[in-house]
Amino acid sequence: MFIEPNISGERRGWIEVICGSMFSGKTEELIRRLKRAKIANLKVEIFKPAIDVRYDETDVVSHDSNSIHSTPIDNSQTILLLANDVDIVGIDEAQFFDDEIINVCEKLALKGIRVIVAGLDMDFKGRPFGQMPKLLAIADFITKLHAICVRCGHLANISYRKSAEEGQVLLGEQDVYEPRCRKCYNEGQSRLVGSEHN
Ligand SMILES: Nc1ncnc2c1ncn2[C@@H]1O[C@H](COP(=O)(O)OP(=O)(O)O)[C@@H](O)[C@H]1O
Ligand SMILES: Cc1cn([C@H]2C[C@H](O)[C@@H](COP(=O)(O)O)O2)c(=O)[nH]c1=O
Ligand SMILES: [Zn+2]
Repeated sequence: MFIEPNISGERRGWIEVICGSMFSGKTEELIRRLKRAKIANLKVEIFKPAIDVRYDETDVVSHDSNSIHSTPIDNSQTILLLANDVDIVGIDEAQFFDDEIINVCEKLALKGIRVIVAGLDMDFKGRPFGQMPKLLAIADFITKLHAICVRCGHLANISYRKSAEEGQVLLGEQDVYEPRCRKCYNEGQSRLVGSEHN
């Protein structure tokens, strides 16, 4: 699928987006693609939002402890300054980036760079998260991954928040979130609504 097209010597870039719920394997898939590119001697730069220091200050780390070195940044435009002379740019936790991430990805792709973005498509309420809907719209290739529902074992498409915290951004792991299928998610939500009326 991701073969470098090289028609008449002209390098073309493109945008790949990997999305899904928490624990669906987005970071593992991002790391897998980037490590393969490194094996092919391609120059790779990886960025993550500076707020995401869950496992490591700098590295991108999956829930299964796979990791790759990255640069934490506060502002998506920084990517344009730091991604000089690279073949591939990887971006993790894209849902946390500012609105400019769209233009940044477009500019990189226009420069001939392969851009691989991973992020949550939905927040804990099932709302589209940050700039992810727009990234999915401009993507050339989309991969939607699923975790396993911790309640019933079916495919999970959403991250259920176990705490009563209402803010959209709340960093956490299994302590705060569990991946659930649509049915188990809805049962959990109904229980919450029910308890509000009691
Ligand atoms: N319920 C679950 N379903 C699938 N994988 C899970 C689950 N709970 C823990 N994991 C672990 O999470 C890993 C995926 O981690 P990661 O790539 O960091 O996911 P994401 O970036 O989508 O949150 C899996 O390989 C597995 O080891
Ligand atoms: C659903 C949801 C998640 N978050 C946070 C929780 C984690 O710190 C990250 C997602 O990490 P992952 O690599 O996809 O496992 O996002 C949040 O802030 N708000 C939410 O609604
Ligand atoms: Zn379920």
